[in-house]
Amino acid sequence: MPFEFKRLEIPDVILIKPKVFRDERGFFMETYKKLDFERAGIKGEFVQDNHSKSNYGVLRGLHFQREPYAQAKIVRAVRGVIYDVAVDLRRDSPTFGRWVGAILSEHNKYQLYIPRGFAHGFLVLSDVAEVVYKVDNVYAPDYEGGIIWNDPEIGIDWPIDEPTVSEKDRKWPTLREAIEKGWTF
Ligand SMILES: Cc1cn([C@H]2C[C@H](O)[C@@H](COP(=O)(O)OP(=O)(O)O[C@H]3O[C@@H](C)C(=O)[C@@H](O)[C@H]3O)O2)c(=O)[nH]c1=O
Repeated sequence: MPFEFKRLEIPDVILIKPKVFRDERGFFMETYKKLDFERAGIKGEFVQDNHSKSNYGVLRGLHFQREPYAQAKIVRAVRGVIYDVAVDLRRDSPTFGRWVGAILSEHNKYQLYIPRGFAHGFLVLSDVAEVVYKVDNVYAPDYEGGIIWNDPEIGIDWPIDEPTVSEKDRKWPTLREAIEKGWTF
């Protein structure tokens, strides 16, 4: 099997470690294989690929799309190093409101699978990072949602205290405020 799949503390979030073939030319690896991923529990049909570049200290998140445009994501860093985080927003989940994080880098080549029903964000720990991710539903700006990155009740242990956050991302509510507004995830 060209991949190792490791379920994290929130077991529906899966860390994917590829088999990397190195030789004098460089390396080769498979990054996605529908059948192997499905056997590991990653069942979506991935219909869109995204690529972003960010500088050191940039934090993007915490984002999700509301139903019927919820998205599962498979995230990797093709350049640089990021701390990638998933927050469980599934109201009926025993881990509702909890988070998990993993370092994804051009060096470890790990990917993180984040199911639908989660908020996602990442923080750049290298000078520059380029992040590539597959999503299993199309972009739907009218269905965008977010939770503030430093929600004290979620308590994500971000490795940088004062990240650079977009104006839009500074305005998201806390999870508690989002629930009070009647948001569904
Ligand atoms: C996400 C997205 C954005 N865009 C456009 C909208 C906007 O003009 C520009 C930048 O969008 P944003 O500021 O939302 O980009 P960004 O902050 O990078 O948003 C992303 O953050 C990470 C953490 C995720 O999990 C993604 O799902 C997505 O929400 O790109 C698309 O055309 N398609 C897309 O799928």
